[in-house]
Amino acid sequence: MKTRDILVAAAVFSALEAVALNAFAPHLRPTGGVGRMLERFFIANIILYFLYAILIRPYFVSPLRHIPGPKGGNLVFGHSLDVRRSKPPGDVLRKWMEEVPNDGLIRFRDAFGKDGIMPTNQAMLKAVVTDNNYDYEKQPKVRDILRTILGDGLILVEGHEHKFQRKHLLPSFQVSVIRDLYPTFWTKACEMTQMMKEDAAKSEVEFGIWCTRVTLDIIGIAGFGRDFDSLKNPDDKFVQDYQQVLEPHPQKAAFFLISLLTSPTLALRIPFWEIPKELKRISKGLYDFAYNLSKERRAELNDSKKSSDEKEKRKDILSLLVKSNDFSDNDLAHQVLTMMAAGHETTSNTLGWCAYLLALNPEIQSQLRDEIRNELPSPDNIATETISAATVDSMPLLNAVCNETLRLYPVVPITTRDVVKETMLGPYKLPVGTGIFISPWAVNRSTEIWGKDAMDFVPHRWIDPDGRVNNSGGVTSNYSIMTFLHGPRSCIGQGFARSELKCLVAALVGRYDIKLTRQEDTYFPAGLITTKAANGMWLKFDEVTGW
Ligand code: HEM
Repeated sequence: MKTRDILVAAAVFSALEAVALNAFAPHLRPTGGVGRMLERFFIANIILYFLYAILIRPYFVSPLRHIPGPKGGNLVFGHSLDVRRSKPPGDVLRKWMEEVPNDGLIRFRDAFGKDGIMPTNQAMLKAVVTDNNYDYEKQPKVRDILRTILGDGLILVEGHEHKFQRKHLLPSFQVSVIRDLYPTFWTKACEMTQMMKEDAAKSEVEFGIWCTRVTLDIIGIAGFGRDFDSLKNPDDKFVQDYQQVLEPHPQKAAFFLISLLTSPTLALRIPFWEIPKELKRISKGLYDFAYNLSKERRAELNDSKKSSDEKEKRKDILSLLVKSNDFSDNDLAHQVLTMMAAGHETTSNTLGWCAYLLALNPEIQSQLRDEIRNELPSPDNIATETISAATVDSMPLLNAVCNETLRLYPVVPITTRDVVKETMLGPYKLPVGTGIFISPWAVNRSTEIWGKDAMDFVPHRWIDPDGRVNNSGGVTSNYSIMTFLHGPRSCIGQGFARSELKCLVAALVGRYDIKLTRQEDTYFPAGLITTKAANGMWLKFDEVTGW
């Protein structure tokens, strides 16, 4: 039940109880008038509701109480603290998947007695994310918090608005559009490897910074036709603000938690705290930037002085959206914000994990380097030679390494939904308000699905015995890998991200030998919505000449 509904119900019951008391037992009326009486009933009703929600409903009333789940849990917060404090995020859910015998669903107690359901097999995952997708929505509070940075674009809208936006955005992500972007991905990847040469002399480098810069530049060009040039201008205010807002920090986690427990509007008004102030400032700056960019692009594409050839050349996502005439400048600004946030930090962190996994597996790294050097031109020849999608997509080990990284390190380790319309999931009727936890981290690492080596880096599972690329990883169902989800709310940028990642890994590994510089257990993911290396991605890069 929503907080507002609880308060309204408690108020209505208080009024009815007051009327009943007045009518049937006036001698029991407390002194202090009607106000005092209502106040007492109201507090008593709230307490009774919480006692019911925490002590009775989950154990004796919930229609989902027979679904197997983990033992223990806090009386008030249920298992929610375990889930939210899990290190790495999603790992507690993975352990439950391994340890709790189940038929495709696991139930646990979320905070204040709310049911939390985790689908664990392909049929249940498919039912949630594909078949009955619109019976589930992201929690309004989570959406409100994210809206500050992501805008009101595709990720956060629901229902009809989502269907409309998705339909009109899809053409910008079709295969032919992505294929044309490979040279852009490659150019920026080569620029990064060139710029890193100075760093290669250092004993270790925080590679995450390079990943963020290169992916920000790529989404700038491919997404909006604007080169942020953050590889060359890392001190740019816009670039710095963006990096700052996405950087995990305990105070930001606290802000997120307070927003969830109260409301984001309230949390943003907390006085004497820098975090809400900074968030508001950055969010306004980002919106202004996105709005002006959208307006300028529309003006440019409507400018009769510009030749149709010039307009035709503009193939970035924003220009395609302007040309479609389906969005106002304000709508476009929200889509720009969404694409910018969803479209760079995710790929950036995946690139970091790929470098880490290759550093851990030097033999595979060296085989991959051979494949890259055999198939692709050196980044030093960028002025004269580029690459093609056909070549990159047919390189077995490159594709396998990227697929295996995406399996082991899904940068969205958990995503949650609430049931908004009573719906069937397997044999169970889920009441409105039931929480759903989909965990790409848990599914992608499940030994039941992936076998005994589920937790190991085994790129060869993505290569067929005849040496060709396969995109199944040797398992039978799409729902065995949930990195980009599936269905109507799957990642629209999946093709973009995969292609970008391959180009970046190719240029990087072709040019550098990558080594770990710290204890293996210091590298682990952390973060609230998307994850990145908790202590930074510290690596050593040695230039490998002769390419
Ligand atoms: C490795 C990189 C990426 C990963 C792992 C990833 C993962 C995901 C996941 C799991 C979702 C679903 C989130 C949810 O519903 O809770 C999602 C949605 C989305 N992603 Fe990605 N993403 C990546 C890259 C990108 C890129 C490059 C773009 C854009 C250029 C993008 C744009 C979006 C958008 C717009 C949505 C919302 C789709 C919808 O709700 O219809 N993502 N992504």
